[in-house]
Amino acid sequence: MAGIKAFVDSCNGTLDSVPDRYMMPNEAADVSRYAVLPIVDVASESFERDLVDACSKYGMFGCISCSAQEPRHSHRGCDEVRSRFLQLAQRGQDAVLHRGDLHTRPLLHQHDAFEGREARVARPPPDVAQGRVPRSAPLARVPSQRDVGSEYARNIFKLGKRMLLVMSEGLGLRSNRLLEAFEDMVLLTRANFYPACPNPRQALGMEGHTDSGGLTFVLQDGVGGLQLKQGEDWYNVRPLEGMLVVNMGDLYQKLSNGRYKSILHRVMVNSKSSRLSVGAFLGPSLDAEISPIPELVSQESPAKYRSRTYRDYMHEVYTEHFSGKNVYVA
Ligand SMILES: O=C(O)CCC(=O)C(=O)O
Ligand SMILES: [Fe+2]
Repeated sequence: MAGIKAFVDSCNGTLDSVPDRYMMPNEAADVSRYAVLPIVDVASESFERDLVDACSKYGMFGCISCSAQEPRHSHRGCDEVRSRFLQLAQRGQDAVLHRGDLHTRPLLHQHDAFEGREARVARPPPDVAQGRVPRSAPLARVPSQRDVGSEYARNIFKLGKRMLLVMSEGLGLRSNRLLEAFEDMVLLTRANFYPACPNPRQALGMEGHTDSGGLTFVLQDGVGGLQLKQGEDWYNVRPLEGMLVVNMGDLYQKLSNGRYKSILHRVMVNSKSSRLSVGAFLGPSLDAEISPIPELVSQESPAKYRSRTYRDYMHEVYTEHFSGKNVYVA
């Protein structure tokens, strides 16, 4: 099935209403509040403290790098990945992974997604296991030159691993505990292309959801549309040049027995311009067993989540429960 971009292109500018299958009425299309997003600077002295704070209290934060020597070090490769994905989007529908198919839902989100090749890292190398942090842990399978955004993927891997060491300590665990929790970590990049929409009140770029995996790094253009939910209200996430939006998936909420929070977010479309975002999802392999880390479970703090494989969890999310918050206290 051709995607939404191919469909919009085929209308040659005559599309003046939302087709039925994309119709997702939303009452709050014109939210004008902006979220106060915590900013974590990877080059700052307070990086560790700020990161743990953001993971425990917010579940989403802006990530920047203000190092004088190496500005935007961890964001290197962003421009490349953005333009490569845009070329893919322009070229047509053969790379389109259709959200409607993915979630086996009758209604379609108003965006197309393009997936980059998975990159993988095996168990942490011995020096990490012994508590020493290597400058850069080797990747078990480095994405090839042809892969979309390979430099970007490598940078995100490094950044993600550095964050996991800090996040472990933030839970009072050994620094390598979260990295050790899985045999394998997998990074999947996915670009989302959201065409301009004739009536933004009748469609959603992406429905409200929490990410199922570990850490998500979102690179977005200047258009905006990402929103997060705090309490009962939705807030816009302001797109800032050089800032990655990082959000916690359900995985670390479960592993941390609820101390780190995943966050509900969605994407609005607008009538003026299309939008491109690239998500890099750092998560476990499908066979990984997901359950609260035993050290964090006690009589005072019993396990809030039942154990199951990541495959089973994803199956539940995509088939039965894909609506709203998908963390179950079960
Ligand atoms: O497009 C965005 O800004 C967010 C995309 C997203 O939430 C996702 O791919 O899970
Ligand atoms: Fe998401």
